[in-house]
Amino acid sequence: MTAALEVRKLGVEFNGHKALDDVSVSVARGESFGLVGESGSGKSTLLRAVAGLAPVSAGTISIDGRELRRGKRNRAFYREVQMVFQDPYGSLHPRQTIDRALLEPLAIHGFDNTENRIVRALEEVGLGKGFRFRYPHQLSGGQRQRVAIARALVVEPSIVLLDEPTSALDASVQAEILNLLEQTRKDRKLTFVMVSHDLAVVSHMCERLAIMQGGHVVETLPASALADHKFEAAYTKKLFEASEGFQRKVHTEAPA
Ligand SMILES: Nc1ncnc2c1ncn2[C@@H]1O[C@H](COP(=O)(O)OP(=O)(O)OP(=O)(O)O)[C@@H](O)[C@H]1O
Repeated sequence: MTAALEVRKLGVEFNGHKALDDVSVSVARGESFGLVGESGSGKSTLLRAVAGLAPVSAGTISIDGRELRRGKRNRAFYREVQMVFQDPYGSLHPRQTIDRALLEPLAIHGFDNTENRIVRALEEVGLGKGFRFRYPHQLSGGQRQRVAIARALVVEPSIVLLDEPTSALDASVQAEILNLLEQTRKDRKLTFVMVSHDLAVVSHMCERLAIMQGGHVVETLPASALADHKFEAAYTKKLFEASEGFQRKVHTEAPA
């Protein structure tokens, strides 16, 4: 079957520094795929390269079997592929109401019936009509991230690229947003590619993951393999043990 996203032998260079080198990943339609690895390993760069926001120096990227040309993406691409970033405040214009923020992508892509679509989009992410004419600064971090998700989903994409979508939120809100994402993925049969430095989040949300280090994919494995300790790369073992150790520490040190 044709992959929803196929990255082959991808290279990205910033002033001679190889941020990605010979990276290949294949994500099936409807799959939830995670990218994990230490800071600077190239996770965000890979997502940004797919979105046309990083300088690709080698390799190819295909969506549904269609190879993308290097450089800026066209409108049709953004109809199909949307992105949700870590900082929802940064991705929402401070002087635009939520209504405007949702109307803009609908207008760009020529959708009709915008009024209904905006109300439905807000409902889908658990925000009522009352939020429609508020400004971003009148929302909490979690509510802003709900708007960012609504903004991505309102144009009915089939692939959503998520760059640390919950790492700016506190733990309880983080869980709510992850549940919302999981629900929308199921309801809309979306394909997710999610970056996180948090192995627990990725193995909970994703069916398969790629472990990245120093601009390379060191291993691709099903999330279940992590729970069963079935990894091959020494680096994956190290990452897993560090994450387990961290969780144990948090558990034992947390106040009763
Ligand atoms: N715009 C840029 N200009 C120059 N170098 C960059 C740029 N973006 C990323 N890099 C470099 O590319 C490498 C990979 O960065 P990237 O942000 O993809 O890592 P990451 O795995 O997402 O890290 P983190 O978890 O800290 O976000 C790093 O060495 C980084 O310094």
